[in-house]
Amino acid sequence: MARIGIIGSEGAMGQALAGVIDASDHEWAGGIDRGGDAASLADASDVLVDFSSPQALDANLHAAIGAGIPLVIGTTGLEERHHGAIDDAARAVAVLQTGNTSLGVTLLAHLVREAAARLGPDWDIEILEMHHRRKVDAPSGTALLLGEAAAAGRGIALGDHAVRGRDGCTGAREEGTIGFAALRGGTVAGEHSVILAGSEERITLSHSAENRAIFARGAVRAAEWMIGRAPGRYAMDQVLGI
Ligand SMILES: NC(=O)C1=CN([C@@H]2O[C@H](COP(=O)(O)OP(=O)(O)OC[C@H]3O[C@@H](n4cnc5c(N)ncnc54)[C@H](OP(=O)(O)O)[C@@H]3O)[C@@H](O)[C@H]2O)C=CC1
Ligand SMILES: O=C(O)C1=N[C@H](C(=O)O)C[C@H](O)C1
Repeated sequence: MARIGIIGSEGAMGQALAGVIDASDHEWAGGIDRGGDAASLADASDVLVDFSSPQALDANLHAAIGAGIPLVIGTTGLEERHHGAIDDAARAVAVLQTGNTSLGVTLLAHLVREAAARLGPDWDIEILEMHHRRKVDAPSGTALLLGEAAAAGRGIALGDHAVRGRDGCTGAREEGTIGFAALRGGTVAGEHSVILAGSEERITLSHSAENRAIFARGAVRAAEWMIGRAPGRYAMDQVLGI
C-alpha cells in the first residue's frame, strides 16, 4: 500500500488517476492544482505523480527532493531546460518522466526504433497525432517520444532532424528528416501513427487510446515501481519490463 500524491488532481488525468487509485490497494495522499503547496503534499506522500503543467516542474522536483520521495512526471510540453532540471533532480531522488504511461505506446516505441534501424534513410518517417480540443502543447509528448525512438533507431539526434509542422512553400522533403503533424479536435484521448514511407510502399505503426484509464493505470504501476528506487532517471519500459 502506497500513499500517492497527485499534482494536477482536478484535471482530466488527475480524475482518471483518482479512479484507478480508489480501485487499488493504494491510498490517495491528497492532491494539488495551480497555487497548491507541493512540499506539503510530498510530506504526506510516499510518491508523487504529476499530470499538470511544465510551469509546475521546478516546485515539484524541489518538493520530491525535500521529502526524499520519488516523482513520476507525465506532464508534456517539456523543453530542454526542463529535461536538464529533471537530470539534476535525479541525482537526489528517483524520477520517471514519460510522454505516455500506457503499455501500448511503450511497446510501440520499441517497434518504431526497430523499424527505423532496419530501414534506410530513403524511408521517410512522419509522425501524425490527434488529440482533444483542450490540449495545449504540440507535438504531443508521445509524438516526441516516438520521434526519439525513430531517431535512436537511425543513430541520429532528433533535434537535428525534426521538422515540426509545414506551411507555405516549404520545398521538397529533405532526406533523413522526421516530420511531425498535429491535429486537434473533439474529445480524442490520443491517436498516434508513425508512417514509414518508402518508394511504392508504406508501413504505418499506430496506437489508439480509447480513454485515459490506460494512462492512469500505467502511472499507478510506475508509482508503485518507483518506491524504494535509488536516485536516478527511469523510463516506462523499465517499469513494464519490455
Ligand atoms: N504521460 C501521459 O501518459 C499523459 C500525459 N498527459 C499530460 O498531462 C498533463 C495534464 O493533462 P490533463 O489532465 O488532460 O490536463 P487538464 O488541463 O485537464 O489538467 C491539468 C491540471 O493541472 C493543474 N495545474 C496547472 N498548472 C499547475 C501548477 N502550476 N501546479 C499544479 N497544478 C497545476 C490544473 O489546475 P488549474 O485548472 O487550476 O490550472 C489542472 O487541474 C498534460 O501535460 C498532458 O499532456 C495527459 C495524459 C497522459
Ligand atoms: O494531453 C493529453 O490528453 C495527452 N497527452 C500525452 C501526450 O502529449 O502525448 C499523452 C496522451 O497522448 C494524452
